[in-house]
Amino acid sequence: MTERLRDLDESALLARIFPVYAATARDPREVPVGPGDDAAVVGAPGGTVVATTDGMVRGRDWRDDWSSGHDVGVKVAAQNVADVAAMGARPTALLVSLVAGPAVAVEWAVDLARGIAQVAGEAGASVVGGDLSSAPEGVLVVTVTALGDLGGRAPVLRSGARPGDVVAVCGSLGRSGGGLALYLAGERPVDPGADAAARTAEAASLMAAHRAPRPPWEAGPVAADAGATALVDVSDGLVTDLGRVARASGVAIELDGAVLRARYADGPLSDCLGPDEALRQVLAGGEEHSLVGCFPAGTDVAGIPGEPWHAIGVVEPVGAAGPVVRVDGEVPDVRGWDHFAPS
Ligand SMILES: Nc1ncnc2c1ncn2[C@@H]1O[C@H](COP(=O)(O)OP(=O)(O)OP(=O)(O)O)[C@@H](O)[C@H]1O
Ligand SMILES: Cc1ncc(C[n+]2csc(CCOP(=O)(O)O)c2C)c(N)n1
Ligand SMILES: [Mg+2]
Repeated sequence: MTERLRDLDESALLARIFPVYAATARDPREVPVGPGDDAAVVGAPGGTVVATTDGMVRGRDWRDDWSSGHDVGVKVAAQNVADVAAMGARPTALLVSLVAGPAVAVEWAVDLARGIAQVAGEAGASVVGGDLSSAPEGVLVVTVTALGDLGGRAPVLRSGARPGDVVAVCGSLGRSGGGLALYLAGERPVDPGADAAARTAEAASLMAAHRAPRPPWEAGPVAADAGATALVDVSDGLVTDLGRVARASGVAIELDGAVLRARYADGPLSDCLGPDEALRQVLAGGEEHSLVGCFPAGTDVAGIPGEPWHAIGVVEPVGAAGPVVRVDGEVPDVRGWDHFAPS
């Protein structure tokens, strides 16, 4: 019989979760006090703390028939780590709040912890604590808070883009949104055996990217060191998130449609979604958590070490139309994600 949260008490649940997070424990000089006390104590070698939080809600941010607890753990941790990276920092510690109805399976909660621990381990952060709260039947909310360290760098803000800067992407575009579109169209991932059709394998890979993204968070500090003037992760869609950079910086941003089609939309994404929907996902698909940066004119973005960066556009002076994002001179007719006005 499935063991449910209502079958044990808080300390028994924590006794199942703590060992999972113990695997992420860092050197005591980095995390002098981990989980178990009233609060954790985390080092800040660079002298400041980068702090961000982002949560996921069952039914709004994932569906149980699509995603496992592990998938949700990977995604909620990854989106927080990407926000730390988008400041030019590396993550040091994560805190996890779990608000759950009594019928949630204990194994789901432990699997969630495993997913979070996986990302924490890969990103070099410790899970240092969190919170448990019960909720009415059916409610399930997971919120992660991430702390990060700039290592003495200046934070890379959304407001630093300047006319002439090169706009470049590190990581994929449109894949998570493409996977979501396939799920919403009723497709289910098929385990791609050796003889599976290429489209079957690609569709499964897009759906996996939607469930459990692996954004290139290591590239955040690297971009800062390469002189990035502005940096953001793609959470709500490329055009929406670059629109935030444009507004904060008081600039316009011009993207190259041919480059976006050739590098990100053509090929597997188009094969799965068709060319128009593929380009729409590249421009507006959310939850990719790839990094988009602006770099001073003349920066050889292809020469930035580590995960590759690809130029997709340029920053221009703001014009009569205001701080807009254009593709080939036109403001594209696409809408990114908005929690209170979902597209
Ligand atoms: N409820 C809130 N109270 C205070 N500040 C908030 C609240 N919600 C968001 N913010 C702040 O507003 C800014 C924008 O938040 P937002 O969640 O859009 O950031 P983001 O980087 O786009 O994250 P996401 O990856 O969730 O899209 C952030 O600085 C955030 O800390
Ligand atoms: C069931 C279901 N329906 C829709 C979506 C799509 N979705 C949810 S949040 C978000 C943007 C990022 O949010 P945030 O800004 O909070 O990080 C997107 C694109 C989903 N994942 N699951
Ligand atoms: Mg962000």
